[in-house]
Parts: sequence; C-alpha cells; structure tokens
Amino acid sequence: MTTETTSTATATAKIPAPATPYQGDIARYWNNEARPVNLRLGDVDGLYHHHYGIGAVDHAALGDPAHSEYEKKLIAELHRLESAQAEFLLDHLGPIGPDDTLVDAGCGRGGSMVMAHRRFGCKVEGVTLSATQAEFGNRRAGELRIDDHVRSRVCNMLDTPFDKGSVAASWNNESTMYVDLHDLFAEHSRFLKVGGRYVTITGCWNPRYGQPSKWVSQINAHFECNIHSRREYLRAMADNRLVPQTIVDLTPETLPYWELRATSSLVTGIEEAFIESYRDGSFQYVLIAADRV
Ligand SMILES: C[S@@+](CC[C@H](N)C(=O)[O-])C[C@H]1O[C@@H](n2cnc3c(N)ncnc32)[C@H](O)[C@@H]1O
Ligand SMILES: CC(C)=CCC/C(C)=C/COP(=O)(O)OP(=O)(O)O
Ligand SMILES: [Mg+2]
Repeated sequence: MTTETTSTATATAKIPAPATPYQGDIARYWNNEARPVNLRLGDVDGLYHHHYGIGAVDHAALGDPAHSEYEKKLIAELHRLESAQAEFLLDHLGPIGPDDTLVDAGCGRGGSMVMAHRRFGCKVEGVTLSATQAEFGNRRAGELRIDDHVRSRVCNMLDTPFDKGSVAASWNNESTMYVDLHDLFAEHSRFLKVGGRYVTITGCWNPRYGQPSKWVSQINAHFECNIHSRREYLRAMADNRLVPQTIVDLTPETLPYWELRATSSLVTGIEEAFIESYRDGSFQYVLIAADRV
C-alpha cells in the first residue's frame, strides 16, 4: 500500500507505507522536526546536519561572550564542528571516484551527501523515512545544481532498491539506533561491492558499564530511538561479512562540542544526558570503518 503525497516537490512520487508502526512514528518525528539548533546551524552555509560535532573549540574565533556577535559566532562554531564530524566520516570511505555510487543510510536533510559529492564528484543516494527531509535534501541539491548526482528518497534503509554489489561505500551517520543491526548490516552487505567500505559514526552504550545507564535511557526517550551497545555492532558486522578496519573512540572529541552547545541559546534539554554519560563512561561516541569481504 502506498500513500499519495500532497507536496509539489513529490507530487507524483509515491511514499512507501512504513514497514512497521515504529517506522511510522519515526517518519512523523522527522517530518515534524524543525529545531532551531539544526536549522540555524544549517543556515550558516546551506549544509544541514542531524548529527553532532567533534574537535577542539576555536575559542579565539568565538571572541568575547559579551560581544553582540558572540551568539552568531557560537552557532557558526557548533556548525563547523558538526561539519568536521562529517569530514572525518568521509575520510574513512577509502578511494572513491566520480563513477562510484555512495549510499547515505538515514540521510536526514542531506548535508553529508553534499559534502561527499563535493569531495569525490560521485553519485550519492540517500534514504530517509521522512518525506519532509527527502524533499528538503532534493531541493537543496537542485539549488546547488548537483541534483544529477545527489538524490534523497523515502525508503527503509533495511529494504533498499540498490542492486547487489553496486555500491562502492555506504554509511550510517547517527542513524543505526533506529534499526536492528543484523538487518541493517545484511542490507549494506548486500548492496556493497566486495571490497567496499562501510562506515558508521554512532553513540553506543559501553558494555564495560554493564547495561544502558539512566542517561542513555533519557536519550532513547528524547529521540524515540534504541541505542545499541558497542558489542552488538561488532557482532552484527561479523555476522554480515563486514570486518572492522578502524575503530575510533570519539568520546573525548565530542565533549567540547557538547560543553559549548550547553552554553548556547539553542539548547534542547538533552545536553546534560550526553555530557554526563560521556563523562561517566556509560555512553561512547565511536566511528567504525569496516570492509565488505
Ligand atoms: C539523526 S538523523 C541523521 C541524519 C544524517 N545521517 C545526518 O548525519 O545528518 C537520523 C536519520 O535516520 C533516518 N532513519 C531512521 N530509521 C530509518 C529507516 N528505517 N530507514 C531509513 N531512514 C531511517 C531518519 O529518517 C533520519 O533521517
Ligand atoms: C548519538 C545519538 C544517540 C544520536 C541519536 C540520533 C540523533 C537524533 C542525532 C542528532 O539529530 P539532531 O541533530 O536532529 O538532534 P539535535 O536536535 O539534538 O541537534
Ligand atoms: Mg542537531
């Protein structure tokens, strides 16, 4: 069963029905999302992200908090750190050429897709449950005149139309916590070419802590997601022909972003849970880059 859309951008496109009631809830969540912390940061340069930042804060660029321009500089700095996170993910995709196709699984408003095309000159296919996000990303690609290479569609990342072995590299940037990892990695393994590269940056609960902490539970409730443990990632990858090449604990790298964000006017209330769980070791921010063998 499909439902007709009402918007002009996808007047003829058919939106696939959600595979589960949960996916319907997640589609609604992102169709209705318009948090200033995301839109104001994306307005800085037209790259719209729904992930978090890494790297040292450039306090010299921020200047004096009492200055009238400080808030504008703070927004630009948070955005710079979020774009640095996407650059770090792209650094791990391996050698990608203009004839390759990449897949952004859970592509949001498409900021990382634009960055990937600008870096490699390749095609980038994005999937999201949200028609609002797909329309936003395609509108941005049209404005940037790269819509012949960068395309978002409403599609379940667990059931994509991409041919077996047709994709050079793929990623999940903060979108694995919405799906079962075995189902997810089976689909990446299907459409990735042998020798292709899979990368994810994600928050995961730390098995050394024992079980998800109250902070992790708060983050799950805030985003209606289900954060996995680091152990589950490695087990699900191993079961689906994805062999880790690189694992980076980015927790120390993302804390400065959160400590700066907590001082801004754009706080959403989730900052304490991220800061406290990163500090107590119950939650980790990791990159995993794996080869499809
Ligand atoms: C936090 S956003 C991350 C967006 C993007 N990766 C970024 O870095 O800006 C999570 C994304 O995952 C998508 N998502 C969640 N479950 C999905 C599913 N089953 N299939 C496709 N997309 C899904 C949501 O629609 C949303 O775009
Ligand atoms: C690391 C984890 C567990 C992330 C959960 C997925 C998520 C919602 C990421 C940020 O999206 P966003 O940029 O829309 O969120 P915010 O409004 O907080 O900036
Ligand atoms: Mg955000």
